[in-house]
Amino acid sequence: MARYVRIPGSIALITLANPPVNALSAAVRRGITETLSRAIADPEVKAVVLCGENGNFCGGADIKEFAGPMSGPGLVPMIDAIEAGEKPVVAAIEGVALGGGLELALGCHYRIAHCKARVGLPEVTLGLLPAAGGTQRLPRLIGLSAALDLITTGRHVSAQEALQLGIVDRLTEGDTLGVAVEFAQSIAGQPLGSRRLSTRTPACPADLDSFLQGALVQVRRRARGAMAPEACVRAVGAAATLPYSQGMQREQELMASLFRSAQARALQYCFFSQRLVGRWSTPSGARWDSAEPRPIRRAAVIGLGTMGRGIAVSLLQAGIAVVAVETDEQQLEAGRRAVTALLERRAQGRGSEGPLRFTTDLQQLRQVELVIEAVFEDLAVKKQVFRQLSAVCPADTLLCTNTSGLDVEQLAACTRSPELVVGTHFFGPAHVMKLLEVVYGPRSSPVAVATAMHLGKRLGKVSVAVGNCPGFVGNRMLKPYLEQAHFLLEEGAAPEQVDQALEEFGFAMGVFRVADLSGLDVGWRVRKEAGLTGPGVAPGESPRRRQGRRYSPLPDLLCEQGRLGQKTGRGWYLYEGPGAREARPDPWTHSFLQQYRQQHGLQPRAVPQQEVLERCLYALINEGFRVLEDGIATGPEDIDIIYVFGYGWPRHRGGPMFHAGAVGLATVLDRLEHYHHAHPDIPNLQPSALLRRLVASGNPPIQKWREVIRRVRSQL
Ligand SMILES: CCCCCCCCCCCCC[C@H](O)CC(=O)SCCNC(=O)CCNC(=O)[C@H](O)C(C)(C)COP(=O)(O)OP(=O)(O)OC[C@H]1O[C@@H](n2cnc3c(N)ncnc32)[C@H](O)[C@@H]1OP(=O)(O)O
Repeated sequence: MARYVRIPGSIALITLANPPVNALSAAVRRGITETLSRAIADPEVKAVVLCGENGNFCGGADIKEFAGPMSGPGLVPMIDAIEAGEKPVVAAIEGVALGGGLELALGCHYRIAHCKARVGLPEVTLGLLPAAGGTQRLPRLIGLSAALDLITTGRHVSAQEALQLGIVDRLTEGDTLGVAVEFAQSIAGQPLGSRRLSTRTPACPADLDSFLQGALVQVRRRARGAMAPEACVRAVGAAATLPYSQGMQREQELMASLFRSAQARALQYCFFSQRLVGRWSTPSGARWDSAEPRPIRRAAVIGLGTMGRGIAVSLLQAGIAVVAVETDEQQLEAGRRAVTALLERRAQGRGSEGPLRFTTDLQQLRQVELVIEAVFEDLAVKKQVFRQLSAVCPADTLLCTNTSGLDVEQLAACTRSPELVVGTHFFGPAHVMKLLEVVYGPRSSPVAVATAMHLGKRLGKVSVAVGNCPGFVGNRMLKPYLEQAHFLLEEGAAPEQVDQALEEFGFAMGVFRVADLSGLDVGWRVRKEAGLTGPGVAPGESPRRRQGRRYSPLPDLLCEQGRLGQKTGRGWYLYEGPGAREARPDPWTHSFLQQYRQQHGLQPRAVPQQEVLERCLYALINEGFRVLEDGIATGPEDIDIIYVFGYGWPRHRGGPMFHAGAVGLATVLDRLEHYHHAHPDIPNLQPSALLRRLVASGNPPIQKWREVIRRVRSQL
């Protein structure tokens, strides 16, 4: 797990050998400890070079070990021994030096990095802090402020930035190992004094207390309720105020408070789930490892509204040539201006973009390998576009629809090659948001799914393959959540109370603030099309019942009043002044709700915060179980990744399905039964068969759910 070689010029070379990322497993730690002792004991060795196999220095501690009892040599004494040794140790960094990997390099006396390497301390993203001296050595190397930024964000920095900050001593463009060996020979025998970072004093801002206070406020705002960022601030603060050994003690105490926490478990689950969803499969047997994606060099985007513009920018930034299409010159010009502005804004520091052409002529699509349709969310309009595309494009062109929930199969049916049609549900702004739902229809071919999944990866997205049903996974589950929020208002809650409960849970914004931001007319249009409101409603139907179940007309009534959200200055909240973004509770809304309740004979009651959370979240989770039953998502991890990356579910809570497991499936079942008993006209509160089965199977860990899901599906 660590190889030892003596090379000419009195240098010992220690190579970490645990591909793919040389994670510091117990075996690797043992290997380093043993080989280092050997180098120190060998009088012929004057200096040591430490490197990693496979083009990667080290991806940090082995996260898989965190779930069980830790064994083997500790990282801290191992790194301390490197730093304290009398022979210089040079880290030769290729690929990544992350987390414990960077901490290991910080224990070395010199660091030489390849110009394409990346370094960072991403432990905070795993619900931890850098606990192998990272919070104490990094501030001593680059100062408190820069260290705090790196440690609380977990961001990876480029080799160039690492050089500027002083994290690495030198960059190479070619043979990193060769340069490091030569360098080690040149410094052998020189005093190591201040090269030992633990002996240095960190550079601190003048007003340390208010600096640290400000940092706490900032991290709390960034990730509401997350423990690790706060612990990171406290640990770095200790580097400023305590001698090294006491700072290390504080680092260990703070790590102990995080290490077995529910938040750390949730975040580490997200890390592995993000990788798991890349190993997709479909019920028809298509799989990530057998389906070959097609290369995409040229693509077209149809429709340059907000989504189309973002998609075009995303494609261009991945180096794909884009033909951008609009129906008339005026729309085209507006699209051209918007796309150009977005590109200019994002240009700094980015790589080269693919070529871009604007046209109103569909004939220009003959040369592209893939088309993404992003026109208005209307099935009839989209069908018409797909007929045109099928007539114009070569038969082997992959046709994608950017829809948030329309039937992909109906669009495929309008084309000559339905097997080459998939849904690509981008999230707005499409050039920023990380999630892509790739929707396969019953006829989508493995190559079509593989190409769309691979494209998502090229665009820097987390792509999740999902089946075709109204709303797919994300929006299908959102519907019962929104419904509960409206029902709670009918029963006595205020929008700000519901939002507060959700924001305290960890959402950046509650349901009503989000609705105001996106515009209430979006859902209104969907409900009109579904015949839930407007002229499609059967005469004489009660306003609070639709299609045999409870319905709340509250958001429709707001829209009818012209209250469409932020853009009209009024929605669930009031926005004072032009372009105002601050949501203020609105007395109008309160009296509107009061009148509504009176009109419908509803006796308002004080709704406890716990009920707000349980009804909104468990209704959503219950639908998640149905999504799994129906085979629309392959496993709970797919759902959780969709919610964390696309819907603002607090990452430190792992996603809705993970949350259900953490609360206890029996509790979720019990509460759903309770609420369904109280509201029998809300079918979404009726516990799903899968939830019942999982509880009956003894509440297995989430990693085992797939076995139960398979059995339930086979019986349904
Ligand atoms: C109550 C008791 C208290 C006791 C206290 C306990 C004290 C314990 C002391 C611990 C001290 C720890 C100190 C240290 O600070 C902690 C850490 O180092 S945590 C780890 C930090 N590192 C990271 O977060 C990096 C994670 N990895 C990545 O970001 C990426 O994988 C990458 C390295 C950038 C590479 O990206 P890609 O090339 O895209 O490849 P993949 O992401 O697909 O990864 C490939 C493969 O490798 C697996 N993997 C990656 N990193 C790790 C890792 N660190 N550990 C284990 N496995 C890793 C990844 O899952 C993939 O596997 P696959 O899915 O293919 O099976």
